[in-house]
Amino acid sequence: MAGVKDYLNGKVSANREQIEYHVKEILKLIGENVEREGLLETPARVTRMYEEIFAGYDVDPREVLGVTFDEQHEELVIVRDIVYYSQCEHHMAPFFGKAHIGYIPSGKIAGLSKLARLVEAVTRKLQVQERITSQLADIMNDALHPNGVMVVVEGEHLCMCARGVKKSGSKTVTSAVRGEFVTNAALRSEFLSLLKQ
Ligand SMILES: Nc1nc2c(ncn2[C@@H]2O[C@H](COP(=O)(O)OP(=O)(O)OP(=O)(O)O)[C@@H](O)[C@H]2O)c(=O)[nH]1
Ligand SMILES: [Zn+2]
Repeated sequence: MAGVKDYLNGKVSANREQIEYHVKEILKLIGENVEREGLLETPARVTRMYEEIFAGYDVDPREVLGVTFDEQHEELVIVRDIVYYSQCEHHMAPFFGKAHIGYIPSGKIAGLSKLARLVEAVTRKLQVQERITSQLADIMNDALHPNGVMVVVEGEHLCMCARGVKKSGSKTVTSAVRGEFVTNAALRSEFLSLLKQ
């Protein structure tokens, strides 16, 4: 998986000074003393954190699946339990969980790590869970032209636990299907049962 060095020179890095300045201003506005020792480095730390959690702005997720292999395997392939961390676009609060991607190739397969990289590319930005789910399905569909794609994403949203309705432990599950999965209920069930193993 990408290391922090991969995030340098991205959009956050290019705007580092400005971001640090505005983080400091927010600290002042919430009533903090920005001169106290514990906070001196905080604007710079927050900016470095943004380089990681917003690294997706610097990646074209479609390019992630640029390398594929010709292979006549036309059975279900699933990469499950791909852990992701994203930020909800309504509150800029983290949400996180696991993404599961399944597809039935039609002459082309993707490197397995590329599916995990694809999840990184679409989640490391401000998002909603539904859009993550449909983007994963659409990008897989466009890049591999498979017989079918199914994506399930599970997420726990801090904006629902730490604030607002305060329902910790609730999970949101979203799914998207393309191709054969749309019409074939048995295939959807096979995918879901393989997620439970
Ligand atoms: N559909 C969807 N909603 C999300 C996601 N992340 C956060 N939200 C919701 O975005 C909504 C924003 O609603 P608003 O009424 O504008 O904001 P709010 O007053 O802070 O809402 P509460 O969270 O209910 O206090 C909330 O219901 C959140 O739960 C997501 O990934 N998908
Ligand atoms: Zn939210």
